[in-house]
Amino acid sequence: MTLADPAPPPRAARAGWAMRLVASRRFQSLVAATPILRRFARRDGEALFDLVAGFVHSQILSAVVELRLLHRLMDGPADAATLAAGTHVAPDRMAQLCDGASALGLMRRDGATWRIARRGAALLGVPGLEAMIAHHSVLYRDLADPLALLRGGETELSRFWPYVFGAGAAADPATARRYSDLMADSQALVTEETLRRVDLARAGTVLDVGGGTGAFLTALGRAHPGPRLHLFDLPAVVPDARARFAAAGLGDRVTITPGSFRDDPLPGGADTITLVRVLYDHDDTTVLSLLGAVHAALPPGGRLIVSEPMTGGDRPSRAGDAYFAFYCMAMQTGRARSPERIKALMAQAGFTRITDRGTTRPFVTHVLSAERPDLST
Ligand SMILES: C[S@@+](CC[C@H](N)C(=O)[O-])C[C@H]1O[C@@H](n2cnc3c(N)ncnc32)[C@H](O)[C@@H]1O
Repeated sequence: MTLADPAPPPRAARAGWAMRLVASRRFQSLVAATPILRRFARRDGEALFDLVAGFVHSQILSAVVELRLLHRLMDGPADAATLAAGTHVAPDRMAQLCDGASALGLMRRDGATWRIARRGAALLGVPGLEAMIAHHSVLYRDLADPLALLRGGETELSRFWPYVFGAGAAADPATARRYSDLMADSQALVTEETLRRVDLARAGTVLDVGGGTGAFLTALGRAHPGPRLHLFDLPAVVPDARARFAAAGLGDRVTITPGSFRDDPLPGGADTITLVRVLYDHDDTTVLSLLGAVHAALPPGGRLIVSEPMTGGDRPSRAGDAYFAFYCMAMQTGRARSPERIKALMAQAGFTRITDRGTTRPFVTHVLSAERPDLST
């Protein structure tokens, strides 16, 4: 849509009377002039403006991260000239950037200087968040034409993560490493949330399929001394896992099997199999065949744990439906799914006792568990 091509009027006939009222300009003016209603109208107006301006907010965030301003403010307050030094940004523009970041709660203006704010400090404390924000430049370009994205045009993000097209495309170790590092950095919170929701302390052997360079198994091994650990991922990905396990002193508890779940059988011997941030990269056909392979690899009574960000299903959520779903759309190979949808796929693959373990941080992950039925009992 362009300015020369104005939007058609809202389809009032299809909306309920209350929505028709809210969409009316006269009603909005009336509300703005009425003392108590004015507060609600203002809150709605601000929320609407945040939607309108969201893309500017994320670019301010991107500039702040790229220039490492929050790190510099952790050393103490600084003025615009100090922050601008060496950045090729003029001090008055730096002041504007810092004011923008202050409005977003990342910094606080204090006269002619800026200091770190609680939200800015929290951002630095989230492992992998800065790397995630930096790589969003790719998704941002794909979203510049949202209709092209929705219509299925080629995306830059799908070329950024070529491994998802299949094991053959993941042969380049440099690409695999760039991707795996980003995943491993952001794994800490996912692991924390997952281990809070399922008790793996008494597992015999945990096989982590698509386990990347072993960040989840390393955290699991540190948290619980009992389980033996088994990693399965693509041949280009697993080499870095050995060093991670060795550094954590877990070398003698770990087995590593390189392979592709598209082409190779999953190794047997595990009583628990985890799929952490794996399903959303793949279409339903691949997911069903993977869940079938997991079912076949587990003994009767064996457990499947799925942990990944999910959509809200009938109640769409900001993290699931207005972020991860679009991220997956730009990846082009998979899709973010609701817990109900994943549970249905698990049931189709033969699992029972399918349980939603929930989440406290839906923007990090959501956990489900299921069992291969033990037909002898
Ligand atoms: C989104 S990453 C998640 C990595 C890790 N589980 C985590 O949460 O950090 C998906 C993982 O699945 C692996 N993967 C993708 N296709 C695969 C395949 N066909 N066989 C085995 N692993 C695969 C990728 O190499 C990658 O490590």
